[in-house]
Amino acid sequence: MADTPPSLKSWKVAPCKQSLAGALRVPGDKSVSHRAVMFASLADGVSHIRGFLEGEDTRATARVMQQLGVGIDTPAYGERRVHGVGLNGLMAPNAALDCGNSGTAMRLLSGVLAGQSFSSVLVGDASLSRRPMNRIATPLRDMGARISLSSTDTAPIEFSPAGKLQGIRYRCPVASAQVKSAVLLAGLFAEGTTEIVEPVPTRNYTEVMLAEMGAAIEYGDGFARLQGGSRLQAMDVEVPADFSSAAFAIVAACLVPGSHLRLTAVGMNPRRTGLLDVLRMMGASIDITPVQGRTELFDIDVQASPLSGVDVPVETVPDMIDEFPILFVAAACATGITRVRGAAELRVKESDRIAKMAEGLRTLGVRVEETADGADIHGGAMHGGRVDTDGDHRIAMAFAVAGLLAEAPVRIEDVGNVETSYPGFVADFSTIGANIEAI
Ligand SMILES: O=C(O)C1=C[C@@H](OP(=O)(O)O)[C@@H](O)[C@H](O)C1
Ligand SMILES: C=C(OP(=O)(O)O)C(=O)O
Repeated sequence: MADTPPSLKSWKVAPCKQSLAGALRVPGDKSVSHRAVMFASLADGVSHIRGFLEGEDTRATARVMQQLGVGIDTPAYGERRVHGVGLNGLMAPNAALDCGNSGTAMRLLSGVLAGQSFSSVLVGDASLSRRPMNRIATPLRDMGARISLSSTDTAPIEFSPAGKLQGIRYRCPVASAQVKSAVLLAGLFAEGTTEIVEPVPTRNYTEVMLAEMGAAIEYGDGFARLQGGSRLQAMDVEVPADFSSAAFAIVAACLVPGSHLRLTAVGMNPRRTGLLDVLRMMGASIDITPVQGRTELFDIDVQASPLSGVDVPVETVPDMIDEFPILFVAAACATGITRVRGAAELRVKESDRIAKMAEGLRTLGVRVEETADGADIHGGAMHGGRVDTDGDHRIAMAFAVAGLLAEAPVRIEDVGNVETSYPGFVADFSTIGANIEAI
């Protein structure tokens, strides 16, 4: 029998009758996995990646690099050996390049393809084909790239050969690590210096990894400057566990009475961990311990405790941009009102995350008032019900946690895309004591 199409997969989540307990190592960091396989492809020499996220998003990036002529082996699950072709070694693809559901893949690859002497086309699924791409096309065109988008400024993105790109100084209007990374990657293929200034600092994996691979790059909070033509050296990468995946179990352990959970070997880039600050403001009990001998990895211990609503500081929003669906669930289970503002970017993710969370929580009996750039979430009891995810992985996982706290079972529709970022989510949750049934 054929597999159930992802759009038809659903979960039934039973209210949690016992506390959650144990230790979890969640899968590899998605942001790091995308970049590791992409940058290693452009490097001189062979790079070995361990802890690679075996998710649909990061596999799409690896597949695209293979279509561009890069040899990538899979010695074991979660490992890749990448035979870098050097800065000027990519080859013209003979078909469209499919980024699936991944905004990171599409926007970062755009930076690479803008600087090539061959034509190419990036395509994506229905969700990705609705997301704004003018945010990368504008600066890349300013550098001299020839790019055409659909009439709604969305994918497919077509790249035509242009002359040599020119470095620019770009003041980015949105706080987006994807836009910053696209411009920097194009800068590798440009003449002169490419400089980017951000409205608010965002995750800096691109800067850190390019520097580690030998690129001539300077960076600090909210700015980066790269010398065109910088060659990259192959590098071995150990991908940490993904904080954004860990976030679901962290919030579940805060909320299910009596729980104590440890999330191990998690990457803690300070531009990713805003959720911890907000949960602590709400009264969460969370301890962080460095992993011995691995300064960049941390174990996170969470103990259940009552939470109170807060005003999420606007300056924290970019540091927790992917964690709002699960924060909305924490807010629904807290006493009082949690206010989110300055988060309009949530409306252009895999789904309109403000609208989908508000809709689903209301279905479960929670009072939510939407604003253009956020919401007021009123804590209170949740009853059971049936919620839709619009195919958004983080909405699906957030409502799985809500289901543990609801008074009756919660059915979650269209959960197949959880495979994009967190393969093994259901199995991980069952090892800590949750009951999520795939139906
Ligand atoms: O650079 C990255 O790896 C990412 C950046 C963020 O997107 P934006 O740059 O659109 O904020 C984030 O939402 C996404 O999950 C991953
Ligand atoms: C927004 C996300 O990813 P992307 O932009 O890569 O699709 C996410 O994983 O929540």
